[in-house]
Amino acid sequence: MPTVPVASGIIEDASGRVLISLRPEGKPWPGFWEFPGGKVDPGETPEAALIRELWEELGITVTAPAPFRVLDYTYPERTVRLHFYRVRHWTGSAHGREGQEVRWLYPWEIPALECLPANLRMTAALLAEALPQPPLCLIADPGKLPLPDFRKALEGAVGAGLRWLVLRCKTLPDAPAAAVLPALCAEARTRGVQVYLNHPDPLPDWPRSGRHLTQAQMDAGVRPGEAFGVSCHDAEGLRRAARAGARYAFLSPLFPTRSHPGAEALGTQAFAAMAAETSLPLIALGGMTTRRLPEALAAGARGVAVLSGILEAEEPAAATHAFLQHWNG
Ligand SMILES: Nc1nc2c([nH]c(=O)n2[C@H]2C[C@H](O)[C@@H](COP(=O)(O)OP(=O)(O)OP(=O)(O)O)O2)c(=O)[nH]1
Ligand SMILES: [Mg+2]
Repeated sequence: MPTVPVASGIIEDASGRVLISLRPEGKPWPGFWEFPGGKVDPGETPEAALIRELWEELGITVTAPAPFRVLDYTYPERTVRLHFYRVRHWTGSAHGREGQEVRWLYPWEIPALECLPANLRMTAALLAEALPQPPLCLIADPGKLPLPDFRKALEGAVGAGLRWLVLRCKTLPDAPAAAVLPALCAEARTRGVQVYLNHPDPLPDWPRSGRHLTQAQMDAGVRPGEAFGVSCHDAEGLRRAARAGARYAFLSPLFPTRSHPGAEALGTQAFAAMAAETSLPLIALGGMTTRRLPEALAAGARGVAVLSGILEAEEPAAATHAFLQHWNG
């Protein structure tokens, strides 16, 4: 079966929304959403095909499309080589010129719709771009350490370059902690850290960048009206998190971990299989060490999350630095 070259455009407006369109009856995969585009004609370059298709399908004239990803995907009826471009400059007003429905959506809104399966990874790539950089997340539980030590560990990690914190409290913090933690969140944020709150209550007054939910909270119907991520443990959890509008998912435990000695680790193979089938950027969690970090990324993780490896380290700053070396060199 010859491979069919296809060019499609991720058209992005100034607010970061992208345009998706509904495949009409009479084509393969009717009723599925796609990034507009189509087959490259013989003798045509993918870029020329993109420009032609976006005129034919949307009535816009595109300038300077930027190559984004090339990916092969095998459908039952054919194998396609998809040339995805980022499109930020065009003239004309995009509309379904062939009668098809089009929508402008934020990337995290896309998985609620039925999309072409080849495109899941493109949505994951778009969402991954918005993750804190470097994508090392510290999961910090203030119940694990005396408050002054907790504060010192956090300061050390942030000083070493940490930019992503999930503050995990299983219960309401006691009065001294409740008096201190919101200020810690605020301070971290002024230092460029994205802070996600993982707590049974929404804690509306606490400074934060978003919330982090357990799979159980998500399954119970919690839908924060703000950015959120979810802790997932299997493919079904990932599907539900994606449909619910999550920006990222933790997937755990990748490796055996002391904190959950009974839990069976997923291993890199199962992790990679789930990474290939989800529209969410996956953050690997569980038994993470600096030595294993490259394995996690090779399995499709877009980042890693660490608990005790930093918070309970002799030197949290040095431990953070060691993890960040992977990205900072
Ligand atoms: N346009 C588009 N096609 C995609 C995407 N993802 C993906 O797997 N495909 C697949 C679906 C189809 O098998 C193939 C595109 O073929 P098509 O039938 O839409 O091509 P076309 O627009 O040139 O349509 P036609 O003129 O042949 O009717 O690529 C995507 O995001 N956009
Ligand atoms: Mg098309």
